[in-house]
Amino acid sequence: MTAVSGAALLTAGDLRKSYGPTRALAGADFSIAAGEVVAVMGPSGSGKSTLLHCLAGIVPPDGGRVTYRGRDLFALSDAERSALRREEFGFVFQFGQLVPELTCLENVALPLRLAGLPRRRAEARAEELLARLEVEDLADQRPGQVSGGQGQRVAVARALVNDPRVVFADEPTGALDSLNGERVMGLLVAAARESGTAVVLVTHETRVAAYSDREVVVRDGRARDLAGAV
Ligand SMILES: Nc1ncnc2c1ncn2[C@@H]1O[C@H](COP(=O)(O)OP(=O)(O)OP(=O)(O)O)[C@@H](O)[C@H]1O
Repeated sequence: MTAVSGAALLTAGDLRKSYGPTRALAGADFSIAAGEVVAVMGPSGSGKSTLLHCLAGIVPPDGGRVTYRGRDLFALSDAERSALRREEFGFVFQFGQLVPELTCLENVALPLRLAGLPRRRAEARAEELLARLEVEDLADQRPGQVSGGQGQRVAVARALVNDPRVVFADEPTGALDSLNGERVMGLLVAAARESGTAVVLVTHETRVAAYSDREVVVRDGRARDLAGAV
């Protein structure tokens, strides 16, 4: 149903995925353009996270195709797909998943260190991102010493540090109160817009979805564009 527009950065067509007898995706289509923020909504168990994991190249679908910048994501080798995820995608999950032994600065610098950047350059860039997310004074703290909202802002900084083309956020504010949730969303969307990053945002909260350009509703493993393409 979803036509693949020429401007699309990432598209999925007729995605199918089952876990044993459970059908998580039953022919889902999806498309996102560069710089676009799309909220993926829908009831619990409808297939939102599975869709996000397929789009991000983490979970292979049983059928259908994910195309990223003209390339079939699952036709790449595992090594190529991992490299692409590391270099071009960023991830934020419900519970920041920061490394507890590292400081906030080291956590944000980690993707750059893994990509081979020298420590000084990686940490200088990480400092910029911490400042953009308004948590620069937490640089030397460890994740266990900061609040949930602060930790999520550090996680957003880490997701953006490698200047990804797409950020995948799965319920990034799900563990926060609404004030902190809005703060994190506002900062995530502002930072993404500034750098032209596309954001795939899974959420069940309409207040969070209000930050998006477009909403897609997943129901029974199928995705439907709420308002048509922008
Ligand atoms: N690894 C897995 N093993 C078995 N079943 C799974 C697995 N992952 C998802 N499922 C099932 O697939 C269906 C879709 O799950 P998914 O997590 O994609 O939904 P969701 O819309 O993100 O749900 P929620 O909003 O509750 O997080 C559900 O019935 C779920 O139980």
